[in-house]
Amino acid sequence: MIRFEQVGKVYPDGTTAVRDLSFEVAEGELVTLVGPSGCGKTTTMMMVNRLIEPTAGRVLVAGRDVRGADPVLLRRGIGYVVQQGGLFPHRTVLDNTATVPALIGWKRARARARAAELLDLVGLDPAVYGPRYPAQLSGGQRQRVGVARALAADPPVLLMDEPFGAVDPVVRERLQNEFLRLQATVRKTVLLVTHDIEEAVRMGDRIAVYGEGRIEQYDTPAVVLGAPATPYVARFVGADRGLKRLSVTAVEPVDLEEPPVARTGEPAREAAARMRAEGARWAVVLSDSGELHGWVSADALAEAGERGPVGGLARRMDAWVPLGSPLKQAFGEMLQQDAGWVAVLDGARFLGVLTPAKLHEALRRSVDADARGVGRDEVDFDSVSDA
Ligand SMILES: Nc1ncnc2c1ncn2[C@@H]1O[C@H](COP(=O)(O)OP(=O)(O)OP(=O)(O)O)[C@@H](O)[C@H]1O
Repeated sequence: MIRFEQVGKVYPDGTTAVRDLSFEVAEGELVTLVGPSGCGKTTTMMMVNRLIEPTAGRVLVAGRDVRGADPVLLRRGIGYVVQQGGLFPHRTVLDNTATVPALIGWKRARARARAAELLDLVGLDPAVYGPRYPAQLSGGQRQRVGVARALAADPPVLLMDEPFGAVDPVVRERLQNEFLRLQATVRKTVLLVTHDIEEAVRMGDRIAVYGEGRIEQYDTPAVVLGAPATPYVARFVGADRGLKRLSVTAVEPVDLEEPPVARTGEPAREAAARMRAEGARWAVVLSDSGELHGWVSADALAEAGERGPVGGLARRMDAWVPLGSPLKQAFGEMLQQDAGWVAVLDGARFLGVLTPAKLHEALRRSVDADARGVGRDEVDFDSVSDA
């Protein structure tokens, strides 16, 4: 969808911003450009919508050299989100969001209806926020409006320059997650510039790690963390990359253990006898259709004696994650709920539990798989066992 072919940019004063860039962003993929200040990320991005022209090579969007395109028409197909949202201060949030549809000649009512729909999509009630001015919003809200505005004309490509840069870390993480959810439905082709490796790892289907004016590695977050291509990349992603891998490795069915199980309708006495025989101190309580109901301890069953079915004695299970969640989320739940394991669900269906030992195995499995995938044997297991 976006293709860089040996692209270089030397500014008129002789500064070489980037050289020999060649990479491709597939349709519907989110690629993060990450690197220290001044390494050429913004220059790279602005060559896509022709705010900057390359001095070597060419940039193709949907197979066409952008130099052959009318810049105005080109930019209509490319949403652009900048830090702080880049909103017009004297226009309401609704009008800001409707800017591009209005520019391309939509009737006012249709443009505004579309803007309201988009505000809703980014989590802002159009009735509440639509009439406000940018100064009457929080930083996070302004950035949401920036995203809504960029998406308003439904462009296939989105360029985002430090879109979550101006907010505190908590809001930032929330905006990142919201955007990922949104991206899962709108599937734009996205280039996102950041200097934050955590953000690059969390957001990117692929990451381009920039050194000075060039890409040092272009690959999936898992491979960049598991097998950095150069010592520079290894330094840049940091010594704690084993920990970072927790964010990019998903919980899979093979990671799960089968704990002792009791059924909601089962008599407490039978469940207690079975757990005693198995030496189990607790059991997961499931409904007949296999949905998670909670958990029960052997002690609670013993105290209840003969009475009642298991269902009434079960406690709620708060430590659970959906299948496919990052290991980091599972680990977070374990810590937050002070639990020795977390349940893993597929929808409402209980699949098994993830224990700390299995979590560690899963982490190793993902490092091994990547090491095989890229034919490297220099994977640093020390950083993994630290996690
Ligand atoms: N108009 C210009 N004229 C001359 N040099 C420029 C110009 N714009 C950018 N540069 C230089 O080009 C290099 C790359 O800049 P660029 O803005 O692409 O980096 P960046 O990685 O986006 O940095 P940051 O994270 O600080 O925004 C820098 O050395 C910068 O000083």
